[in-house]
Amino acid sequence: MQILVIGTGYVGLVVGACLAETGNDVVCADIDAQKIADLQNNILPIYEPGLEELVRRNQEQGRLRFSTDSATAAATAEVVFLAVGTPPGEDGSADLRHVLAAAETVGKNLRRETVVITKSTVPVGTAKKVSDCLARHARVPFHVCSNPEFLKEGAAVEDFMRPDRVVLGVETDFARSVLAELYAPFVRTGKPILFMDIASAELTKYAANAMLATRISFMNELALLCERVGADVDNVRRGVGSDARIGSSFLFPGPGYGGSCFPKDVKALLATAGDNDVPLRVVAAVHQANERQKHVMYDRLVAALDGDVKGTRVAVWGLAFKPQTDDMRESPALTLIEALLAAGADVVAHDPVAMTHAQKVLGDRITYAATSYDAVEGADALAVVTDWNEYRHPDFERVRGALARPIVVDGRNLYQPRKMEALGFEYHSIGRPLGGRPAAQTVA
Ligand SMILES: NC(=O)c1ccc[n+]([C@@H]2O[C@H](COP(=O)([O-])OP(=O)(O)OC[C@H]3O[C@@H](n4cnc5c(N)ncnc54)[C@H](O)[C@@H]3O)[C@@H](O)[C@H]2O)c1
Ligand SMILES: O=c1ccn([C@@H]2O[C@H](COP(=O)(O)OP(=O)(O)O[C@H]3O[C@H](CO)[C@@H](O)[C@H](O)[C@H]3O)[C@@H](O)[C@H]2O)c(=O)[nH]1
Repeated sequence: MQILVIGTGYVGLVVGACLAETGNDVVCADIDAQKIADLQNNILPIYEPGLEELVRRNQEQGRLRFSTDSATAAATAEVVFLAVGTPPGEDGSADLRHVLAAAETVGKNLRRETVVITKSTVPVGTAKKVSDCLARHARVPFHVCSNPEFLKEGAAVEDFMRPDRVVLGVETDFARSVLAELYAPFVRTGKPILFMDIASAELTKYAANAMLATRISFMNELALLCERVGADVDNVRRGVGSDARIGSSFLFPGPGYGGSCFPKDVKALLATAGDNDVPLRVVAAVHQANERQKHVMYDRLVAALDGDVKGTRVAVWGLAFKPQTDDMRESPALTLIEALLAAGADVVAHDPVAMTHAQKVLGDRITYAATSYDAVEGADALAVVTDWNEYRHPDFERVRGALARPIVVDGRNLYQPRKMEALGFEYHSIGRPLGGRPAAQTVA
């Protein structure tokens, strides 16, 4: 099939590359000329495992092209994906400016019957707005559909190639048969394609993210309670997660959820709820709990450093919002680092892949260490923010020897409290009191 993907970011690039991999003829378009020029030379704007090989192979074999000219590609496309950003507006609602700008370009240039898909995460009612926009300009039939994307960064290619399900909001048989054919290679193991009405498809995306964020906020709050009552959140997590009705994923407490999706989508869902006078009290609490959780590591560091971090040097392991990505959007590391800098601490950070992106946000206000061991040299405390594999089994003797004070605040519960204590560390984690002592933290 002839496919146009508009917006070549995390989602658009993965969608385009994976659809080319299954034999389609794909154009990935973007308004960012530098990004397109780089991609034409197989230079990727993001780190995503497996994506570079996919882009290179499909580009070399002529199935994948990159262009700034979505207008020309729209004229020949049978399927158009709108995969541009939907950042939060001032009130938290999704800003549809980019989606509607892309829709206008498509509408003005369609020359054949085309299926136009909102791939971006968009509030209920957006397909109607896209349809109205197309109708104002198009002179050929078109079919607007909603096809929310559920990939996770760091596992994006794998998630797109082997989805748990494909959600398709369609209203015409034409669109249904085109999309069933397009997605058939990705559901060969029997995973479902869920056809539904468009409003339900649009809402499903927000419901899924809000549900996952709820699990995380629930466990983060429970972790604080564990500390007060002398329970271990790891045991509680395993205990509840092994109930098949609950399941074990997305129950890991941490420094608060981040990334470009959960924080934004929870707020956008609340905005939709507000617009429709349906209070989503649970979802509102999920957001509030997360805002608070993002300060837990800072509070813990302050307490461990005798109540004041001014003049101290803090090593931070992990800058990206999760492992296997260089995405810094809404990373809990940023909240921690900003708080430390505001309180007069020096920060020396390490991340296996995100330091270039981090530098664009934090500039030279912090020091970037070439290795994780360089970061801890002479530091008064180590804060572990991202659960990269390489931080899971460090040479603890070397870390302790390098630190000026052997304080470790572990926001991801990577290490065993008793082992850390035996190694001579003052160790704080999330929801796991040490030897019966309450963790050094304050609960607001
Ligand atoms: N990042 C994820 O993991 C993820 C997963 C599922 C869904 N989503 C959703 O997908 C959408 C895209 O997210 P992303 O992370 O890929 O964003 P992104 O910011 O990485 O990429 C968006 C791209 O769209 C381009 N763009 C903006 N306006 C354009 C226009 N008129 N024409 C052509 N290109 C244009 C931008 O230059 C940018 O390169 C969002 O709605 C997001 O919520 C993201
Ligand atoms: O048990 C857990 C699981 C995750 N997280 C945090 O939650 C955030 C989001 O993680 P994850 O969901 O793995 O990454 P994303 O790439 O943001 O993916 C989410 O957001 C995407 C964009 O909408 C969706 O497509 C995905 O299905 C959804 O998982 C990160 O800060 C994680 O550290 C936890 O704190 N505990």
